[in-house]
Amino acid sequence: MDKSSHNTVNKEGNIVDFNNVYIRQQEHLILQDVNFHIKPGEFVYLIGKVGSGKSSLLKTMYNELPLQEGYGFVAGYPLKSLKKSKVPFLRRKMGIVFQDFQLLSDRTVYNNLLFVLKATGWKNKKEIDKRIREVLSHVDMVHKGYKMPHQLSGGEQQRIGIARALLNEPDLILADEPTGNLDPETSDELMLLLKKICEGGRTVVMATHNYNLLKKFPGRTIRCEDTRLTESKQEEIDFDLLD
Ligand SMILES: Nc1ncnc2c1ncn2[C@@H]1O[C@H](COP(=O)(O)OP(=O)(O)OP(=O)(O)O)[C@@H](O)[C@H]1O
Repeated sequence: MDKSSHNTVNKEGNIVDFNNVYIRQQEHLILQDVNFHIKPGEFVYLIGKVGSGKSSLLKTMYNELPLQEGYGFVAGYPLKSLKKSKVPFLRRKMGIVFQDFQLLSDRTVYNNLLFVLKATGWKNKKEIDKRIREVLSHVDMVHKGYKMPHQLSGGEQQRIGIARALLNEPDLILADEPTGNLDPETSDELMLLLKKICEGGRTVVMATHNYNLLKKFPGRTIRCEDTRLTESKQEEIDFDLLD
């Protein structure tokens, strides 16, 4: 298990723990009475129709959407009344992967990664260089550091997105539709990479619409529907009715 997991779980042993949480966007209730618990090392899918609240739930987990009601705990931090000054520490415990990659288009892959390390307090040039090489190697992109993002395919850009998420050795990876812009074959490769990262001891929570992936790579599945979360057993999911 990850070396720092002892202080990223709560006393129930959960790395993510939500009890009786209510999530709103503006005045609109998006999810109510949210209860779920994730242990370190789990791979969890978050599914549900467009607008059902998957992104809102992930945003609550990384405190983009501040928790207003209920108990929320993520990677060592209780979310309720989390001070602004503590948010960067919460974010360092997690890596976030986006559907649209969100790489900085005006600099190379290497400099994209350098930017994040510098912003999170890394100073030693040798250590920075070593870490960048390590994460690039982890996603099989070690020779692509000099490329500009637009010179890479979508799948390659998402690999860099994952490398960036891994920079600070997070305990938790949150991925919001990470395969949303990728073709099926590239999506499968990305899934294998995320599974490998999970097998290495990290926890992965992934929102997806891609039910083919779920069939191919079964896993624990939590569904957002009609403002509520339900845990779905793989064999109980009616894939035809989902979208
Ligand atoms: N910034 C915002 N302000 C107001 N309403 C919002 C905001 N962001 C999302 N919503 C609304 O909240 C609801 C849930 O959106 P959310 O993005 O969480 O759903 P989702 O399940 O992730 O959908 P998708 O699959 O399209 O990403 C939607 O009705 C959406 O219109």
